[in-house]
Amino acid sequence: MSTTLTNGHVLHPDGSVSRADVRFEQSTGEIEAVGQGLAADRTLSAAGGLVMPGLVNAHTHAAMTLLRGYADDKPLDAWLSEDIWPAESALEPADVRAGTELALLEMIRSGTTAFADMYFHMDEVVAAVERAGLRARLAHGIVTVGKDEEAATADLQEGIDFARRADGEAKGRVQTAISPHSLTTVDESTLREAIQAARELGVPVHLHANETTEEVEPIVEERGVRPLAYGSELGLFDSQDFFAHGVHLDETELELLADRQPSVVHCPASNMKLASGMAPVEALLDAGVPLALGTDGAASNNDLDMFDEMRDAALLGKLAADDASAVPAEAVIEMATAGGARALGLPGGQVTPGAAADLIVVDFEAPRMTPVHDHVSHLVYAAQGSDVRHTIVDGTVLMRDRDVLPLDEQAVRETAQTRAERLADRA
Ligand SMILES: N[C@@H](CCSC[C@H]1O[C@@H](n2cnc3c(=O)[nH]cnc32)[C@H](O)[C@@H]1O)C(=O)O
Ligand SMILES: [Zn+2]
Repeated sequence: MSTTLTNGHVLHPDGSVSRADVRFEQSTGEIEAVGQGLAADRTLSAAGGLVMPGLVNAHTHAAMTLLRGYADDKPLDAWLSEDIWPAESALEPADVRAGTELALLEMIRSGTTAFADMYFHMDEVVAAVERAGLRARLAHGIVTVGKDEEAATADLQEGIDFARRADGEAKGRVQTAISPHSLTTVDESTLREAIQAARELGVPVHLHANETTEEVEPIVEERGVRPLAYGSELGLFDSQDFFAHGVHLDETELELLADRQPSVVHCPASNMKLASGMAPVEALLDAGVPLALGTDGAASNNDLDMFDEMRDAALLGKLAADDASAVPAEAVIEMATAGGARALGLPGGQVTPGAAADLIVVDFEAPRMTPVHDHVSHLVYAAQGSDVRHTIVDGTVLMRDRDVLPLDEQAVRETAQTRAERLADRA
């Protein structure tokens, strides 16, 4: 069945906006045509709105929605070791299912069509993605610090087994990655084995790197090299790999990234909330490093709204560069759409015939969005997730006129609330 999004404006791959219809086909999951007066089996109104690529949340821990507001106002190391890791050790598979469904509901509502997740009990995440209809690059997060050898080996093995068994699930909408948590929370030999497994399976490596100075300094002290040089020696940072943060980078690391071309996933809200620092986004753009955008988990953000994230990226980027012209709106939209699809190695990110029909329609009718001088400006500086009217993934409508079709919204919220309360009691 074909559907035409009618009477709206369209954001084109070159960043220009014009009035046009967009026709997509459910059976192929592709955009068929972009133009005037397109006929189709059915129509969906985009009047007063803008058709654009769905947003890509390139780094999150979806089920951490259950820990939203559980522990705030602490730096990364204390937040993880005193609050988050103890709570996570009490997580049950059904908690991950409930937290992930809540996350997917929030994503569909706020226009995110694809995401990368690193967490545990990942089969629950696959099941949630299958049901909700999004696209995802999923991995079991591997940690060895604080574990005996047997537990560390088991965690590595689960990372590898999951990457093998889940790749291609949900009619190909789920693909996998290998996720050593970071260069300091995973020991060297486990890192080597994880990277080798990723190469054998042909999946990317997704990790955290250079997030805080507390994480950079021990590597420099122990090994005499910067973290990214250490990772590179181990075989990391191929062009299909991606890592979150990249807050603390020196000149040699910028060069390494420009040369090797992995994607860096900027997470501005998490970096501000945990006071991790300001990523040199303008310098990364100037160096031609592929960039994407992520919310990180909901416990360090505290929402999964990629419109918020775009605004934060632009504003923090200007502050970091001490230059109001740095990190302009067009660059941020590119990071949140095509850049995210590139980072995750998933289809989508462009409104053009033959591309995946991963589309959203954003309303421009709110007082906050009036008048419209420039659609691109509003997307970054004025819009919110609640301005999204329709969400489409792989040619299937997941939200029509703000009605989320694959999930029972009230049931998802109630289950998440109950599960979160019980988790907090156990932790
Ligand atoms: N199998 C691992 C789980 C790793 S999942 C990924 C982890 O990243 C954690 N996390 C969330 N946000 C951040 C961040 O900003 N930096 C580093 N870790 C984070 C998250 O809480 C989760 O524990 C284990 O046994 O501990
Ligand atoms: Zn993270």
